[in-house]
Amino acid sequence: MTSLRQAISELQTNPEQWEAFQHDGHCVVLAPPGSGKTKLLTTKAVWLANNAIAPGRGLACITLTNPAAAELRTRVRRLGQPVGRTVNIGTVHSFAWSNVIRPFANAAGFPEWSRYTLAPRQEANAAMREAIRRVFEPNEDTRYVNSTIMRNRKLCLTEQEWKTAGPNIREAALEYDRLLREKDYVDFDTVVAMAVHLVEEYPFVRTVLHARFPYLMVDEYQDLAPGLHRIVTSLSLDEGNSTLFAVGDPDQAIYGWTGTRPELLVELADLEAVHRVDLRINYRCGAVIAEAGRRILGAHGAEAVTMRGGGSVSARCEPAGLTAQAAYIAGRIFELQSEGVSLHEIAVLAPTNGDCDELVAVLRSRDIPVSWRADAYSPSPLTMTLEAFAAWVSHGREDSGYRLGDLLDQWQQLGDWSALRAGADRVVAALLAAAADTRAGEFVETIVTVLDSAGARAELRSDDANELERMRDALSPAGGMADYTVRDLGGLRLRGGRVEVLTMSSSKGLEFDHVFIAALEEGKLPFFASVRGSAEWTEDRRKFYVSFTRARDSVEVLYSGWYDTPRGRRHNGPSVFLRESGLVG
Ligand SMILES: Nc1ncnc2c1ncn2[C@@H]1O[C@H](COP(=O)(O)OP(=O)(O)OP(=O)(O)O)[C@@H](O)[C@H]1O
Repeated sequence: MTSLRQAISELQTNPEQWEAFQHDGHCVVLAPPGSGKTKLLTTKAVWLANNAIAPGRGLACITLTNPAAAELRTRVRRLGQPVGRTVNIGTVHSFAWSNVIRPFANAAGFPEWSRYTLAPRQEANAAMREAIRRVFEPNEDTRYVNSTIMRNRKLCLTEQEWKTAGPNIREAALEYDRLLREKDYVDFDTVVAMAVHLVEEYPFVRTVLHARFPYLMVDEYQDLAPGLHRIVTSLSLDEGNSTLFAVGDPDQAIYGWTGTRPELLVELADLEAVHRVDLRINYRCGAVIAEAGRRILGAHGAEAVTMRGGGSVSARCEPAGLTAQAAYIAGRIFELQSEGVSLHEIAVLAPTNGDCDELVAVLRSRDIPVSWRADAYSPSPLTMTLEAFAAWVSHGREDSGYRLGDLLDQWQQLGDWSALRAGADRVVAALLAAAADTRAGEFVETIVTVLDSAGARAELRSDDANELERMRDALSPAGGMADYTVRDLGGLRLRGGRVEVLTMSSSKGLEFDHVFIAALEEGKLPFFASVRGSAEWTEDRRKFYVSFTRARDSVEVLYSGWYDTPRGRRHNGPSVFLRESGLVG
């Protein structure tokens, strides 16, 4: 475990990190991959929690995705700080829900808001289909209506802006909202819109939130869509008084489908009230990797400054297709293992879930232990808590890094506290009784029984309840993860002893010694439908950049020059990004 003192003394060796650490007011840190943004944010959070925050108050650390929030929790715990009331870590959506809507909706005159729950995906899809059916004529082309509505909702358009979206689009969006609310459902975008309304329109909401959270810290700020940006700025810069500390990198913005606008981060950094710090040094990537990363970004890639020499980069054509690429990777993994590299320091990345499935099948057929969650279920607060429980059971407190008290806090924050508190004793009993070699499916069913007997399943957020069902299916005797033991399930949290297989998008924020990136075919990346230079095309290039810069020592990229689709084989050659960055001649 790194002590806080040690982490602070490391920051002291880097003048820019130290400047940002010491700055008292609003501060925005812009920096390339591996430059210590997350390290800086978590170290500062723990220092503030112990030195600058009065009892009963706290700081909110927020980020976009559940895995990113889990990474923040892990790093804060490693610094010896429990996560909970003082250092409150979560996604922006959970912040909006738990800290804005639930506590304030009633007092602001919207008692019905606290009754709403998140719509399960099928319900939301059905409501959208019905809304489009009601608003549009049967012979109208409605192919892009759904995606246009979803995108505009995320962008929090004004009524004036909605008018330019096309005929009937706004009407269908309102109908969709109405249909959901008839059943007391909302979706993530409505949650954001409700929270924006409360923090922007009600001064008492900002006053109380400032008292509760004098500091607001945001990681991966480039991933925030405009509504979330408005919540954060309203609580800090505009009218609120909380001090903002935000870190991010516009070149790593890869969630455009969620409505993100990376330029918001740069605009924020350039405000007069904000102190901007640019970090330059990449601590992660060897010099050769950092330099190749810069070439991937093209003209505007800033010069790479690295603390590590060396590193290697190579591109390889396997003309026989993805299976042959996987066979080559398997051979290299054996070589790396024989050189003493631990499996969890190796990552295999690819553009899609389907590519990853194919790679995993080959690696497993060679008896290489692989960590791959597939699209069986997604990391949600509950599924990640269950994986963390399994890690604690199989690896113990020291090796897992999880303390039982922290796990119980995490459990109690999943939903209605009183129901979950009632189940806490039974959870402890179940954890103490479980063994590492038990089938993971049985273990999860035991915890589900506890949830049910405490009456807590009904209190779960519906996205959590959905992911729990998908996890149970995957771990059931007929599911894709039927052979997982508690040790394997815990391993998904620990990354121990297994090669990590991930889609390129989900590699964000992680680091490995050796990274293989497979299936880099033109048409897969960039995606065939995106026009050169368009937002989607540029984002695909950033996705490649993010994947590439996960590596400390080596990156090997693979392609075949063709791939299969349901409509036949496409011979498009290697990804244009390989040619343009000089990786392929
Ligand atoms: N001052 C420092 N001294 C030593 N090591 C450091 C320092 N700052 C960062 N590091 C190390 O560099 C690595 C990258 O740090 P971190 O993950 O915080 O970077 P990041 O900017 O958040 O990366 P990314 O944006 O790519 O996710 C980590 O292993 C971290 O411990």
